[in-house]
Amino acid sequence: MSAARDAAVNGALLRVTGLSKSYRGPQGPLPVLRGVDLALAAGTSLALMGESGSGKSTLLHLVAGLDHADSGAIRIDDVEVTKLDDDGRAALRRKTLGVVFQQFNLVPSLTVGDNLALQARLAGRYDCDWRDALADRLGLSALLDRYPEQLSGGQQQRVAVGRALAPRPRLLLADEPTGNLDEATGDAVLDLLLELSATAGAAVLMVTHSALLAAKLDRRATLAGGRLAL
Ligand SMILES: Nc1ncnc2c1ncn2[C@@H]1O[C@H](COP(=O)(O)OP(=O)(O)OP(=O)(O)O)[C@@H](O)[C@H]1O
Repeated sequence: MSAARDAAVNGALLRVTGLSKSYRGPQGPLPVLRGVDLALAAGTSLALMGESGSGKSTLLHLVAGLDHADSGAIRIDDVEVTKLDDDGRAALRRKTLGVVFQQFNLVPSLTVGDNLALQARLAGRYDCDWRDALADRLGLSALLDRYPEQLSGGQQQRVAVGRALAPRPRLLLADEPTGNLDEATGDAVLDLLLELSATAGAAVLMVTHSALLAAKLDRRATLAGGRLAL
């Protein structure tokens, strides 16, 4: 590794080294990740691409601490995610990470306003002005008293983006966040996701199948054969 690249990796917000993961299949272990290395600097964005089944969601889930790796390391700031227990991982997700999935995962019994505030309240970082700014930029200010079922898909995903960014996470993990939306709506939601992540100072790691959407991020990397090519 060159000195410049070494320095960049050491200064990274997210550092993944030698990450491996197999699932148990009927014919024995199914290796999905075979030594993945990845570094992401604070405030930058990376699109994670690769064929269906190449392990993109698996990698994102491991970074989010939602599943356990077989070997390798994941560091976010100076926290070694792979060494945390379940409580530690939950605390990391609350304090440091924002997550947006293809399914909007809003709480149906809470209004848009309360959904927007939920993660920030759980993180102990609720900021009324920032929530209002997010609602305004996401075009949700007139919808704060509605419930998720009263919103369109695009509106629901904008709530999910605002909810994830309300605590000002260091790292936003997004798994095909616009996969459920039509092209024009998805494009607009992604533009907002990137703009507001930059405003919040959040780095973005996003899974997408779309080269057009991936082109909007700072860098692209492709998973193939269990390894990541940058
Ligand atoms: N819980 C599980 N148990 C067993 N196998 C799994 C499990 N989760 C994923 N897999 C398998 O691991 C491989 C990688 O799955 P993953 O969902 O990470 O791929 P992906 O690149 O995100 O795919 P897609 O683009 O289709 O969403 C696939 O072959 C999948 O069938």
